[in-house]
Amino acid sequence: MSGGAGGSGRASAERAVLRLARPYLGRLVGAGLLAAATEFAGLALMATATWLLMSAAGQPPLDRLTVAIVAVRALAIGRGVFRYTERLAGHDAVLRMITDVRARVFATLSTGRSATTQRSGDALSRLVSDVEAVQDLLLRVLVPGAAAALVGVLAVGGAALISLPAAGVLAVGLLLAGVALPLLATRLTRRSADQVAPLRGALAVDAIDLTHGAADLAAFGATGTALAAARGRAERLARLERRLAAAGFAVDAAGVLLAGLTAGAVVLVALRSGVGGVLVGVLAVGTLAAVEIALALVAAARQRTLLGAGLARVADLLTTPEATAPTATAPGAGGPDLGAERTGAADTGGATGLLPPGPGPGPGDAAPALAEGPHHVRLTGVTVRYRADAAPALDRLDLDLPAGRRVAVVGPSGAGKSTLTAVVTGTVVPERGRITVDGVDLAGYPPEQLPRAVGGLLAEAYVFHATVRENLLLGRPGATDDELAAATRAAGLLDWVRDQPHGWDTVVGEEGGQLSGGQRQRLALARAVLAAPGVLVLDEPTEGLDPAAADAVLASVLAATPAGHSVLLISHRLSGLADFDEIVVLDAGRAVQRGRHAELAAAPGWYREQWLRQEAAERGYLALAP
Ligand SMILES: Nc1ncnc2c1ncn2[C@@H]1O[C@H](COP(=O)(O)OP(=O)(O)OP(=O)(O)O)[C@@H](O)[C@H]1O
Repeated sequence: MSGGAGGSGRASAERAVLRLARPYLGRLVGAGLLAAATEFAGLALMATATWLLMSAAGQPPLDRLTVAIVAVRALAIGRGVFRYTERLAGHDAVLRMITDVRARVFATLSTGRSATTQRSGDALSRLVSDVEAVQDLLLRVLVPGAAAALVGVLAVGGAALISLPAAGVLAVGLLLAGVALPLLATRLTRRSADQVAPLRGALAVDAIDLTHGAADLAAFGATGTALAAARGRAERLARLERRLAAAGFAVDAAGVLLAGLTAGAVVLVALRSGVGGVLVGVLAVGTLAAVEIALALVAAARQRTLLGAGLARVADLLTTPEATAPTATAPGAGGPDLGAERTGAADTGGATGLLPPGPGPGPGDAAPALAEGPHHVRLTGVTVRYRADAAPALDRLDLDLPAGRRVAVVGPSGAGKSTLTAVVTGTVVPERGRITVDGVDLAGYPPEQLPRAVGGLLAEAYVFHATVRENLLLGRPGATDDELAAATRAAGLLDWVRDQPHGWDTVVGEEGGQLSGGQRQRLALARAVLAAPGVLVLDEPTEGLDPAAADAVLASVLAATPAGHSVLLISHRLSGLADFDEIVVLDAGRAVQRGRHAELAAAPGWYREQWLRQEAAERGYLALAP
């Protein structure tokens, strides 16, 4: 990741972000000109009003003042109109651009391609506050900065019409206010500002850990330590922010002093060069107004310093290579289903709206499109290693999954089963070997199309703080009520939904917190069944269900899978596998046994041992069950 500290890193991050502004350049330039017009109207208003007041004191005939009176009114009204249209144009351009940036950042997060986004707090802060840094860079740095520079030049030009030496003094004052002071402000605040953004990110992660992990922290008696660490970070952040504020006030005070000194110097020089009294007054007030406008560059510079780290983090995501090293799916991204459209179903009771589709930078426009329906997935010699010095999580694995075939993968904990699902869904890129879908390299497909072809229920499926209907529609936007009912019935959740007062519109709570563990699992499973990808991946689909329910649910889910669709089941339970075409036993990433259930249950090895052990345990469980 490009660090936020270095000037060149900062500049390249800004360039990466600003490249996205190109389509809106016209609107942004328009907003900049309107901002300049606003400031210039303010400056001209002060100068004209001063001329009017001072001239009126000499009681000249009214017709000599008419133009100035009209000009004052026009400038006052014009300034308001310019300000309004500038805000409208600037925000319009920036909000359009921000939508693009958010979509891209989200696309990168949801495809799990960024190796640096493993934490949900971090991902959340990137999607929200870091992306706002892009908005601030344009609206609070570039547009006002450019406007102030332009008005400064115009002010010096205007002063030169009255007195050249006075214009020279004004130019020096403006350079000090608009260049030297901003540089000083940047120098004074950079070090603290570089520490503020990571600290804020750490506090966002603390907040999530302390709330989501509260029960576990309490269970291990670690609440006090975790709170103390978070408090320590919060206090450090407060100290830094106080320091930043103090430096800011000192620079602001220097700015006010500079405005007064410049105005005084302009008056002296103008008087010496014989400028008349009224015009000296105009120069003095105009100078005060012009320096104040130039001081906006101090605020812009300060803002720019604060934005550095956030911009670097966004740029890091925007420039993440398509697929490089093995990466885990970003937690909370909810797996591939999140490409679904916002459903707009009934009131979610304060629930999060589900996320919009991200355009997802595909590997190339020429990539083949993945149609709905059956697909043929094949793995040849696939090796995955999470770290260079670690043993492979998958070791030269071959797997053939033609249309309609059902393969179960079993094996001890850590054998590589979930890694296999990550590989076939494209979230982990193997170090060696090939994965093809219909004969074409998996990496050749646009990432946003893959979930429709290869997907389903992945490890730790996420249930959103939304209604049952919205959670389900994520799998297949636009599904009918009958389809919802069929998928929910297959997962054994339909009776529960029908018993709820709000039925499909029942809000399930944050992370499905208002459901039991089994209901949450069934809801996630129903979503996978509804999605009906051509290759249905089921990673421990019956986790958390009792043995009898597990067998029934697995059977009904398999029965609900459309003909021709293949199934890749990851399971630690060995019952219900009798009808599978192939069972692969993984151990340390290698396929150590392959065959159908009857063959494996008869042959000596891990499968037979495990099968006998589970049979005995479940017979005991069933005997004890009421
Ligand atoms: N994101 C990761 N980073 C580093 N190592 C990982 C990561 N995910 C898995 N591993 C390692 O890869 C190996 C295979 O893990 P994997 O989760 O695929 O096993 P599994 O068979 O699904 O295990 P379980 O049945 O316990 O879920 C393990 O040794 C694990 O420690």
